[in-house]
Amino acid sequence: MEARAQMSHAPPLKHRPEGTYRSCSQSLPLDILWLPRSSFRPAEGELADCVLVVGVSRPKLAAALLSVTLLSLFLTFHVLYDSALYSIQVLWMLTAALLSVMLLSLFLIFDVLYESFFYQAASMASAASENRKLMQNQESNSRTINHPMALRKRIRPAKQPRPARRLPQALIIGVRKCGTRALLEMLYLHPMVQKASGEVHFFDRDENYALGLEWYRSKMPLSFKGQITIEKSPSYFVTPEVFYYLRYLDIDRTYGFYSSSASQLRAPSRTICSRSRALPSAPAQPALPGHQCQTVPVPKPFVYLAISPDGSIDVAYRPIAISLYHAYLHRWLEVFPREQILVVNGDLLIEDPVPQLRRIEKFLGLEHKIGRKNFYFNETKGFYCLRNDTTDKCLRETKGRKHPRVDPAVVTKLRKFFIQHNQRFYDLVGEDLGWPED
Ligand SMILES: Nc1ncnc2c1ncn2[C@@H]1O[C@H](COP(=O)(O)OS(=O)(=O)O)[C@@H](OP(=O)(O)O)[C@H]1O
Repeated sequence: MEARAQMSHAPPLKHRPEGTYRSCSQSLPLDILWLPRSSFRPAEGELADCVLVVGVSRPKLAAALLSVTLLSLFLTFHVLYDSALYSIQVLWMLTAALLSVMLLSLFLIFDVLYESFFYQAASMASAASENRKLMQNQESNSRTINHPMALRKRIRPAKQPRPARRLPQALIIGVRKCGTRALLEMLYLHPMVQKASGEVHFFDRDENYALGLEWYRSKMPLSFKGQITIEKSPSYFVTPEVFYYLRYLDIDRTYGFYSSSASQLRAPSRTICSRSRALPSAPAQPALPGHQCQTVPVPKPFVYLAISPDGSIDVAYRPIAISLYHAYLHRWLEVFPREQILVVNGDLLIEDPVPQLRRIEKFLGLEHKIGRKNFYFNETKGFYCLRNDTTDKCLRETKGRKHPRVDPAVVTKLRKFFIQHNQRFYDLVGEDLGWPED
């Protein structure tokens, strides 16, 4: 992660306060320009700190050189005529000198034109670039002052950066139903992040793993060098085979981890999903007038799934089992150093995404880009929705659903049960996540 390029924290040029070269310029008849000293070194220059630059713009330089060429041509013919007429030896030498001046001027004219041409070609190429995000980044890193007088290095036509499919450098490994999709979509607001669109399940499904790394890579989005590719498959967190596979892989091991106490109390909605598949022969609901008859399974109430007849919590019930985070995290910690795993509290991400995203940007070595401007609270949905320069977007209706009411006594019982398990988890991560205890 340290090897990842560090980006400048200076504001992009277009957002800088007044005080660029314009505020330094003097209205003089000559081509004289005062540039801020900061334009000659990395961003942190005092804006009042100016440097005098005297120069000639490219068109004027070309015109001056052309005049010298024409004058030399005229003089050459004149001298040649005189030397032929009077056979004076010294005039031949003068002719040679004039010819040299003319050739030099011609050479300089071509050089100036060549440079202008390629400068324009490079600008056009970058304007037409498909990679909007990368361009934003390049713009923010740019220190170029766009003025014909500004000193520029000779710019050859920029080699267009080539996108490629890259293996992920960060994974969101879980926990299911804790906002993993929300987190991935939020991170994707960052111009240096690319996301795999679906859950790839490479490390947790044998049939996918057997297809090999190239298959895994083919499932990744196109990205530019320096961008981070992220994939989320929440079942990685709980699948033991993941460790077997990850241990022998030679990929950049920088992994994100996402967790929340909420999965424990969101279990009812999950139950409804799984029961609808588990009980295909459940009794059908009466058809609504004007609607096609559908088989709608009646879910078993959550309380009967989570609590055994003897009153104990049923740890074999999957939503309960996967909420024993310490049981899985300790396996991850056997493979990855603690500092390669970031624990994000899903409840906090729901309440206020920006501070959590700041932490994640820092963890991934990214410049802070995602801010309040990228979110608005949707009262109807009851969640934050996402916004960038072009679109507004809420997560689909399958995310952020209305949950059935659970008897408060059951909630209290579950919370009590989880106190010791959460504590073991806090001990492992070295942080108290403050999940409710009653
Ligand atoms: N901004 C925003 N909008 C909508 N939903 C949000 C958001 N942030 C977090 N969440 C919570 O994400 C829960 C779904 O979690 P996952 O995406 O991890 O589900 S899944 O495991 O991939 O099926 C989803 O759970 P449900 O409420 O049960 O649908 C939400 O509680």
